[in-house]
Amino acid sequence: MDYLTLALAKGRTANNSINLLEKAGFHFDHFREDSRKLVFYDKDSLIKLIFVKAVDVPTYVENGAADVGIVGKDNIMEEQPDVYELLDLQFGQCKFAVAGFTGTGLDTDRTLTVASKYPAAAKKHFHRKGIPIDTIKLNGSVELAPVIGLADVIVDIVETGNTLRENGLTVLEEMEAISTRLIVNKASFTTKSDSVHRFIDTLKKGLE
Ligand SMILES: Nc1ncnc2c1ncn2[C@@H]1O[C@H](COP(=O)(O)OP(=O)(O)OP(=O)(O)O)[C@@H](O)[C@H]1O
Ligand SMILES: O=P(O)(O)OC[C@H]1O[C@H](OP(=O)(O)OP(=O)(O)O)[C@H](O)[C@@H]1O
Repeated sequence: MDYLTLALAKGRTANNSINLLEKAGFHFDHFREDSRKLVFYDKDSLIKLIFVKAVDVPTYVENGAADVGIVGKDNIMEEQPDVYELLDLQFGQCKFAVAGFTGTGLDTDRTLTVASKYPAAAKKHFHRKGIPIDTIKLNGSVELAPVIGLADVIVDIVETGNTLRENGLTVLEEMEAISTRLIVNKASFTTKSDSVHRFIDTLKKGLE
């Protein structure tokens, strides 16, 4: 039988993902957290694990380079991949929010400038509200944008709120709840149906 390829987001949620996989009973040969290796195998369960940047997981899964993926809802909302989203893995919990200086009006006649790592999600949110915006794509330290005068507001992830507070900013509007999800390539869902379902059922045991 073929291996099922699992694309797993590197970074902040990687430890939780690995813990969940191990709790579910998967064991990857030679896996070490500090390793620079990017591919690991569970030869008993026939899972090939590839570590990729979080933002790239939807691309790997949509194109079938990976059959399944573990990634944050933030990246799914931004990339809008044509995949099935089948499980909420209950970690990496945070929120998408519009943030800025207290009192910044969102319902204004002028076009707001919104800085974000997630410009597509930001556009979609403001479009739904009928508010025109310009977006500026940043790749990190987004909270700097209003402070330095690059943007009126930001759309970003908020967990504890510490980053906002320490930069004198506040949540102006909460958006969606974010957590880590399991996504599945649409073709693999059919052509590798047995392996995909076995993987999902085993993963669910790790969630119990
Ligand atoms: N403060 C946070 N609290 C909880 N979950 C978070 C937080 N920040 C990010 N996440 C979740 O963890 C995922 C990975 O975050 P991480 O910061 O490692 O990735 P990244 O944005 O690709 O990082 P970088 O670009 O700095 O490498 C995010 O996609 C999101 O789902
Ligand atoms: O509400 P908090 O608990 O402070 O968490 C929110 C922060 O976490 C993320 O940043 P990250 O640590 O990924 O750094 P980044 O600036 O490189 O995106 C996010 O972009 C916020 O800046």
